[in-house]
Parts: sequence; structure tokens; C-alpha cells
Amino acid sequence: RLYGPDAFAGMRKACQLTARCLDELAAVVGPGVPTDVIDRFVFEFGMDHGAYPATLNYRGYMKSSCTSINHVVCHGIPNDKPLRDGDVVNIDVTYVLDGWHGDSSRMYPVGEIKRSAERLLEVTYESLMRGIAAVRPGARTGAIGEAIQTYAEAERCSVVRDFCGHGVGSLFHDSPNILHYGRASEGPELREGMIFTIEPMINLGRPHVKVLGDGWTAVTRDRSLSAQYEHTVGVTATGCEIFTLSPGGLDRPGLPPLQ
Ligand SMILES: CCc1ccsc1-c1ccc(O)c(O)c1
Ligand SMILES: [Mn+2]
Ligand SMILES: [Mn+2]
Repeated sequence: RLYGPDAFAGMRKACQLTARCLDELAAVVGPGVPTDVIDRFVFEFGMDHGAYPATLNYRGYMKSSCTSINHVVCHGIPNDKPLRDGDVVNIDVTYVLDGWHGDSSRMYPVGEIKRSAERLLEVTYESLMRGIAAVRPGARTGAIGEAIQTYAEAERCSVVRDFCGHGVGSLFHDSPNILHYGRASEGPELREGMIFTIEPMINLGRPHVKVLGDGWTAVTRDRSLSAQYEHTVGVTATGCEIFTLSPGGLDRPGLPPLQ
């Protein structure tokens, strides 16, 4: 599906709302805060701005966000357990605003985190940005995966293969699938007007994942630390536009010191 200027304008608004929510969550996250409190903030922030969380009632998922802690790779379900000092948590939000889906996720350190955790967050964000740098008309989707995999593995990390990025816009999930590994010569050709997410999950240990009994929570098989960042991008004539960037650069790890 190819989108035009009006769709890009609608996606900018939905994605910027998601980015603003993720910005404000930095002040909500902390030791002792249950992930259910984060989820309630996401729901209420959406309601206050006329937006609906796309994950609520999606395929039977009953929360407004995903909160994935430490060795949880993705699809962690918010609950009443408090975050602990030293945790790292991915918060994944998708708002639907006027029918447009803004899908993004970031990592949040809880209190003081280990240097190895800090390095994983930096490697994961940089691998997302390397993938984004490969997006331009005429490139194939495989160029995104090759860029991510080359960088992450050069940094002695591994790429999760069980989940991928996806077309997004008037639908939450659409074609094409965006693999976070592979070869530049593979996959469909990118064209101006395509909109999709890139959402690499990077592990300090081995790439293998298993899903817990709740049917959602994906964890690393070796229980190694895992991180994920997700942006929604639109393909432009010269490359791409990142719709879910935070103006203050708050979307990257090691948030800039407050002014
Ligand atoms: C928990 C929401 C959900 C359910 C099945 S897949 C999925 C999901 C979660 C976050 C995403 O970024 C995404 O694209 C899909
Ligand atoms: Mn997401
Ligand atoms: Mn997504």
C-alpha cells in the first residue's frame, strides 16, 4: 500500500502523540512503580488526546501497552509487580488517532543500571538507526535487516528472528514484513509512500526466544538481557522520515541531562 501527503500528515500527528507519551513516561518510570501504573498512564494520556491504544482488545490482548523487562524480549504484559532498581524496561505504545496508527517503543533505565545494560541499550538504538539509514526508494527491505544484523553482531550481540517490523498506517499490521536480519538483495523493493515500523530486538546472549504460558510474553531462552527500540518511518523520494522521533532527542538512550 502506498500513502500520499494526507496520510503522511495524519501519521505525523498519531506518531507525535505516541512520541510525546513516551517522553512523559520517563517521569512515571521508577523503582517501586508497578507496570500497571505505566499502562494506566498510557490509557489516560490517549483518552485525554482523543486517541485509542491499538493493543487494547487486539487479538485478545487486554492492555494499552507492552512492558518488557530485562530478559523479556517483547509483549510483556503490564501487571502489579513493581519495577526494581537496575531493571531496564521497554514500553511499547501504539495510538490510533483519526484512524492513523503511531507505533513506537523505547527502553527506560530504572534507577542505576549496569554498564553492560547501558551498552546493550546503545547498541540496540544504534542498530535501529543503521536500519533506518538504509531506507530509500529502490533499496530492498533486506538492506534494513543486513544493516541491523551487521552492526549488532559486530558489537558481539545477537538479533532476535522471531518477530519483525511491519507495514503500518490505517492498519496496525500490514505488509511488508521488515526482518531485522538478512541480505540487502532480499525482499520487496522500497517505494516512496510506504510506511512501516523497524523494531529490532537485540540480545547480549544467544538469539533464541520462547513464549511463556500466558501466550504473549517472549523471553530469551538463555535468560540473557534483551532490548528493543521501535520507530515508524515513511519512505520519501530521498530516503525516509522518522515519524516517531522525539523533538528533544528523548527517544535515544542515556537521555540528555535535563536543562
Ligand atoms: C501486545 C500487542 C501485540 C499482540 C500481538 S503482536 C503485538 C504487538 C506489540 C507491539 C508491536 O510493536 C507490534 O507491532 C505488535
Ligand atoms: Mn510497537
Ligand atoms: Mn510494531
